[in-house]
Amino acid sequence: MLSTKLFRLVSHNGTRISMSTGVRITENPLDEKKFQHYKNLHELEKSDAKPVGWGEAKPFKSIPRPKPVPIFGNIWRFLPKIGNFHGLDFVEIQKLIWDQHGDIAVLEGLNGPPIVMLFNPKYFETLHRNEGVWPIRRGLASLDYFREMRKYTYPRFGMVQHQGEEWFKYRSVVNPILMQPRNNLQYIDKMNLVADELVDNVKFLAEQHNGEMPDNFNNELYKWSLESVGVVTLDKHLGCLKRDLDSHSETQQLIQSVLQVFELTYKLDILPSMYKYVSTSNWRKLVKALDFILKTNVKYINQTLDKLQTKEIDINDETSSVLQKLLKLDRNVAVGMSIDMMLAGIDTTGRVLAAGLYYLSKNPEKQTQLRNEAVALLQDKDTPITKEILAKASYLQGVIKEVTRLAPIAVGNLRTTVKNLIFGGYQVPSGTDVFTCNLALCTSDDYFPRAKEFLPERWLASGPKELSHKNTNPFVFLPFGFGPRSCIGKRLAHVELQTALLKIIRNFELQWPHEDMTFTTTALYGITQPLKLHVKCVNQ
Ligand code: HEM
Repeated sequence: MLSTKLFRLVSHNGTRISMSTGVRITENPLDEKKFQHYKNLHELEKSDAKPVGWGEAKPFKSIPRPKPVPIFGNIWRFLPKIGNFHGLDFVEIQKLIWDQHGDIAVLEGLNGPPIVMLFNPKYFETLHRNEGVWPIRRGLASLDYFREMRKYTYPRFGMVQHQGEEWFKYRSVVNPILMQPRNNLQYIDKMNLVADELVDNVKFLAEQHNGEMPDNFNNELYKWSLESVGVVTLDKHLGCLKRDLDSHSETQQLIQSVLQVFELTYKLDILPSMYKYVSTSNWRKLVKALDFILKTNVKYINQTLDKLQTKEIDINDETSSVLQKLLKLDRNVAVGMSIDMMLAGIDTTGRVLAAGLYYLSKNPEKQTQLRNEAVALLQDKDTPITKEILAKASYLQGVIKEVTRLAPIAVGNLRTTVKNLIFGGYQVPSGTDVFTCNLALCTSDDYFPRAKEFLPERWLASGPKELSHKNTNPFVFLPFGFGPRSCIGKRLAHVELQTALLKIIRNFELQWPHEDMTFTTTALYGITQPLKLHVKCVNQ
């Protein structure tokens, strides 16, 4: 059952419900003039005009592509024995298409509409430079269905899913709060506490398992990312990293629900599924998981509202949390954003930390360089990390960039074009889905020298010139996307990752005595096997 307090937050028609906090709360703080300005720009950009050279460009239907067959489209390619995509990961499929068809190809006859796939940074640039002020990134259909089902209870569910005007209004409220480095660095003390708990748990697990991390260590990293997001969005230490966490506890259920959402949306939206016609068991599981996340978030937000009402916390305080700042502006956005941050901020950061620990354990020399930096900056193993320390940790920045080059969570970026465009001499009409295959290019020697190797120094101003990222078109490496639609949690993710990586490397030596890890694409990209790191405590 949903909390009855929920209805203090949002009414059925989405209008504001007054509360006696003594605080001015506006439903839509967006300046009308600013909104009209962007709306006009958007209308202007959405033109049917044909770009220069359109007449000479080849028609859309002549873009090279894996040929679909009647009825089965290209699905047959995934079948054993006959299909050339069988057993391949999505990134391997992209590389095959690139090899066979060149820098532009169409993938059609699968679950959704045709997708134009691009393999050239100049085309990426054309796409992003023409995406407009309200870029469209088609969301997952299953989440759209859910949003429709719950629209009266949660009118602002899912920024990721919104488009156009609705998206802009939502994002304009959140941008000044989440995209401000100052607001994210404000969490550094809390991030230190969360990272310390993770370090304690790694030490404990190493003692328990003869120095090897157990099979479920990946789960420990998800607990870390949920705890980190929780302190920001819910003003709450959820206690995810407590060692005796009961498998039926609310926190563990929250972690499982978030992970399930990713697994289920992949099954429902990317693999063939009948859920749009009949209520399948995966669809019912998705609704249950999302309802659980919503219910839990609303419960904690109501607790913050209670504190505001009793003046236990002051909403006008400069150092108030992201949740408090959002509540001050628009309560529906606060609810929606807390859920978005939970859906978008747990699996993502958890996966990148896992990949980072893997690459450091595989590359002892680079690990030593990072440790030297950590020892120079942190006098003791438990010295708290400050924003001044982070500003000096240049090798750490290089490590994070290199990890997101080799193991980004999104293998590319998706946009629906808002005008007619030409790529590589082919016409691509407005309204077409276009995907930039960034990871394929990031791991190609054509774009990064010794592209398969983990070389953080390529990102450093002091690094070898021949390796420098500056020789590469900047549109190749976009792990957080591009433009107004780029990741809103980017700065927060950086603070989380920097704090955890620096603390772990200051405390432990990591080794990887196993076969190379494989990475695969589901809804997100990342490691697939248990992260059974070998861990030794650092002496000094
Ligand atoms: C290392 C961790 C992360 C990576 C690599 C990452 C990457 C991305 C990417 C590639 C996009 C799509 C951007 C585009 O289409 O241009 C995105 C969108 C988004 N991310 Fe992240 N993300 C991370 C962490 C986070 C965190 C911690 C949060 C929440 C606090 C978050 C919230 C979002 C949201 C809400 C969107 C949708 C933005 C919109 O549609 O306007 N992400 N992220």
